[in-house]
Amino acid sequence: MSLSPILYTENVSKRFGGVVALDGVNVHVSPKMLTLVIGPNGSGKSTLINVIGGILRPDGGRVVLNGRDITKLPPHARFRLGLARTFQTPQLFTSLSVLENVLVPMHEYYEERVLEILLRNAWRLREREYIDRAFQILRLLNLDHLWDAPASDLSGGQMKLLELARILMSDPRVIVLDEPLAGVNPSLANEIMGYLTSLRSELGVSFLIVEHRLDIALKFVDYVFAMHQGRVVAEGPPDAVVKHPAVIEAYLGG
Ligand SMILES: Nc1ncnc2c1ncn2[C@@H]1O[C@H](COP(=O)(O)OP(=O)(O)OP(=O)(O)O)[C@@H](O)[C@H]1O
Repeated sequence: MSLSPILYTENVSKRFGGVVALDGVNVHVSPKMLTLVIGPNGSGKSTLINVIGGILRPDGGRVVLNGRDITKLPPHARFRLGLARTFQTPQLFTSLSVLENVLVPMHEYYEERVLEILLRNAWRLREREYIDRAFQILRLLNLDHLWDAPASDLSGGQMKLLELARILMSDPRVIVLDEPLAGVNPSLANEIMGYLTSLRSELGVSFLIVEHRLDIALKFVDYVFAMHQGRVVAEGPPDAVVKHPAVIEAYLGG
């Protein structure tokens, strides 16, 4: 395990009735790394990211972000501490433009700060900063040329990128991605993985990715955890993990 992971789970367990979905799971995400969780259907990947995101409370174990135990915090509190996530179906405002979608969370931010709105100059400065940042992020995701298009015009893959752009506006430290390549054509899937690598170097963000498209995802990630029947059965660099006998057995057995 790297010296100081930005996010880790310690001995996390979760049952659903008689089903043991997670059984003493330890995973970690190092700063500025792309970390992938793989495993056959039903191995516990979704349960794990729901525990990490705060949608599910584990029966045992801890989730630690930046040295702080966040196990009992609700999702929005984790978000404020720098842990964000995407969903398989992007959560967008399809009638708004690409740029407006990216700026939505900033408007919510303004509304909380009534005094700033009253101080018009400060507000305008902020707005300028947000728009600059929005374009920086849209450029990194190759969506800047579409800034004025309605979000409904985007392809499925671009919508996933737009959701990611919106999340990036809040400057998270770790983003959990739930199957970012599902339903995306191979060329855009490769592009998406490429964007993630530039985001981690340009913005210093780390990613924890759950993905079934191993042919594509494994080419880009730094570290892999392989799960089977609620446990981590192998971890390490992609090349080593795919050759691990427990991983081959997990997939072939399935
Ligand atoms: N809400 C739930 N109620 C009952 N059982 C559940 C629930 N959620 C998950 N499980 C069970 O927990 C186990 C782990 O499921 P989980 O969805 O985490 O696996 P997964 O690796 O994400 O699978 P997939 O790749 O198919 O999404 C499975 O046996 C599943 O049936």
